[in-house]
Amino acid sequence: MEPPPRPSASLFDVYLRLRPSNAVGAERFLDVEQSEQNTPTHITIKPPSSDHRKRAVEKFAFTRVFEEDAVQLDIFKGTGVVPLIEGVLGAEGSEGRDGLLATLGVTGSGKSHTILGSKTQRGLTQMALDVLFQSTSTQLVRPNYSSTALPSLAAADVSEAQLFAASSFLDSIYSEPQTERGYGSRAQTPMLDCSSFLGVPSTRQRNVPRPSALPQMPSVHDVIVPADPNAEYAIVVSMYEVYNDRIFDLLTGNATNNKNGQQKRRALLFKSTEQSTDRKVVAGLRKIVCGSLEDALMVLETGLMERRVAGTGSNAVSSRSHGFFCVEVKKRDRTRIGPWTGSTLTIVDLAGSERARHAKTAGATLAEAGKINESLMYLGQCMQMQSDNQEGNKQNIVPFRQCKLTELLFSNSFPSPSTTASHHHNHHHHPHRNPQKAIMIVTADPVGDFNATSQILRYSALAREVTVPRIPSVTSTILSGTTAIGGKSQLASGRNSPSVPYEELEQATQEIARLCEEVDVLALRLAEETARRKAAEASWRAAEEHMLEVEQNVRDDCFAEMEMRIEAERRRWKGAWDEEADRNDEHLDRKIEVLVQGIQVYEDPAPSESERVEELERENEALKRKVELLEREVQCKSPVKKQRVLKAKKWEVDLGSDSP
Ligand SMILES: Nc1ncnc2c1ncn2[C@@H]1O[C@H](COP(=O)(O)OP(=O)(O)OP(=O)(O)O)[C@@H](O)[C@H]1O
Repeated sequence: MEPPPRPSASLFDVYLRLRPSNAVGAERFLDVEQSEQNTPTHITIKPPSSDHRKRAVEKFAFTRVFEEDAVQLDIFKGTGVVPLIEGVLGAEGSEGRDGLLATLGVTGSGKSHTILGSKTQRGLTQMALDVLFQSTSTQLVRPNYSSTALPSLAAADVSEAQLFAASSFLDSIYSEPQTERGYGSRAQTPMLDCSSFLGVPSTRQRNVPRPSALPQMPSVHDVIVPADPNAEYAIVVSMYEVYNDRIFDLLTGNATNNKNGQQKRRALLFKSTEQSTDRKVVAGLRKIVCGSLEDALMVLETGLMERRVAGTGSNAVSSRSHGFFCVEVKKRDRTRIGPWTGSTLTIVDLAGSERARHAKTAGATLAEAGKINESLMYLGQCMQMQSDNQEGNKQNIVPFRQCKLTELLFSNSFPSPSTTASHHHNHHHHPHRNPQKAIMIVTADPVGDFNATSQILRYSALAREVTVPRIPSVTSTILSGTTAIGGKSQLASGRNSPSVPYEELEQATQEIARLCEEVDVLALRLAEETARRKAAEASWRAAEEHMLEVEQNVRDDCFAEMEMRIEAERRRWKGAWDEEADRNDEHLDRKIEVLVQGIQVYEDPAPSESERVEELERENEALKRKVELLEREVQCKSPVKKQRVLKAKKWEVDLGSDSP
């Protein structure tokens, strides 16, 4: 069955696990209230009696609280890990969805115990792996040296990773030095790197973790998660840690191969790659294709060993880095051998927050926040924001860009508009890409460090309220003291019952107590408001940065588009210009042609001799007639007569000219 879609605002279910305490006779500061099934559980914490400031009692809500007697299997079954795995496997015919499981708590509160187990008990990680392999067993790709699935898996990987079959990887890590030849070369492509292992004999000897020596309990054989019957699966494991805000691969083999201490580690980038434009990935990791639970457990142990060795060394037992264990479940249609799709189950063992050794007096103030790891503080801010969003307040921007940890945990849950835009253009994008609701398990020691624990609870709880504590009346204390010392004081005062000054004293002390309470509550509120303000400022800064980024992108886009248009326009204009010029040239050519044709001079043929004589005779004749007419004109005297004569002459001339 497909898991229900994630409500838009809520990203986490937050569970609280209380660990049994070693401290004998220590005072318990945390109480769990009984709650209805499927409703949040409330806890209250009150400062230990040694705390003289009589601070307010705080109440927190968690999705569910597991008390000290809860065992590993209770946590596995009670925190929704099984549905999370089901979501990662994906329903029949559809892709799986990413899942996140993380633990948060004060150092020593039981995070690693919960997530990774102990020498005798398996943790949630091993149980989750067991269920995954159990569910996919008959449909699982089991890569070996000559596996054909490996190249196709490597080709489908979008994170510039180097893929290895588990057997190749483990051989290279644990085999004797002379057989390590292929391992040192860092090849250009995953496929080449895989092939570099071909022929490496299996002679594991050094520090090999033996799966049989690892805890087998609790068993999860009764946990059945249905797999897609038409799918072929591949399980790919990778591990990295975030230390000092930098990401380091935990499967490089440095810890086991390098006997003289640590090699210089190369930090990896969390970025969008060429093939993954819609979401960020940790680029360049080593990824191990595991064909069995044993393979996966050995790889896990190898990574954990590297985490221990590569750690700061300042605290041998405490996890000083945030450990990420990623199980990618790749899936493809096995009948049509379709393309590989994948979803990832990420399990995070967060670094322990610093024990507030010197915070005995300061109480729940920001000074305490300064004592815990900065990235956890940012994580707390993000969680508070998202739980505020969940409560139906206006949607705040979760400031996840402040550090690598929050970026890794949140950035793919809140895709930026630019990546959302590319989503629409990305053929590989599917609506299932958005992750499932994550599981956060907060671990706490109810008799441990009050200040550090209350800080963590404040950050992580789904909801919180502050109630004013009942402070014992100072007067009653005085009175009881008076009673205790018997008649002495009564004698001294000379009174048997409370008198006026006593009442005044009672009122004054009540007033003082009330004011103290108020001060405490106000101090707490102030701390809370300051934290909120800081978070809001961080969110504002993140939004501003984001805005700048968007603005820059828009500017770049506009500029590029403008350049493109100008270029197109220029080309168009140039074309038109050339065309026009061609046309003009042609026109001109034609005109010249026409002109050249028109300018041809017409010459009459030369007249013959006889024609010339004839013409001259005719001319002569006409001239003679003209002379006659002129003579007659001279002879006419009277103007009237003259006019008549002229008319007659004209008539004669006309007649004469008509005659040949
Ligand atoms: N629920 C539990 N039941 C039994 N033992 C526990 C439990 N929780 C923690 N412990 C034990 O307490 C010790 C410290 O626990 P763990 O190492 O898990 O703490 P942590 O929170 O991971 O600390 P750090 O942040 O320093 O890594 C371990 O020896 C572990 O076995």
